Amino acid sequence: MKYMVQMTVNPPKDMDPQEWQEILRREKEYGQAFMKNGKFQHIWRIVGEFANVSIFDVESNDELHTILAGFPLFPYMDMNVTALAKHPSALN
Ligand SMILES: O=C(O)CC1=CCC(=O)O1
Repeated sequence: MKYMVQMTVNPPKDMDPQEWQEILRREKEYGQAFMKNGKFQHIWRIVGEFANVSIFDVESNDELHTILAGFPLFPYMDMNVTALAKHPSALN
């Protein structure tokens, strides 16, 4: 099952900058583990925003929720999830 997820990051105003950098480091490591196993297929920066559009390929709503909730930035992001279906004009 494929999903498009838009994530918008809302950095806390009062966090120690080093702590924030450590969260960003862990975010990258966590996300790349799911990129390597094929569940996190694309991530694109939205130009001009601290936000991304991502494509996930997972088994269920529950699996997607578990992955999203595990992002270190989860407490600092707004997420919008859209389920995707095959388009009849798609070549593959
Ligand atoms: O868009 C960002 O920088 C936040 C983010 C979510 C998943 C990821 O890898 O980065």
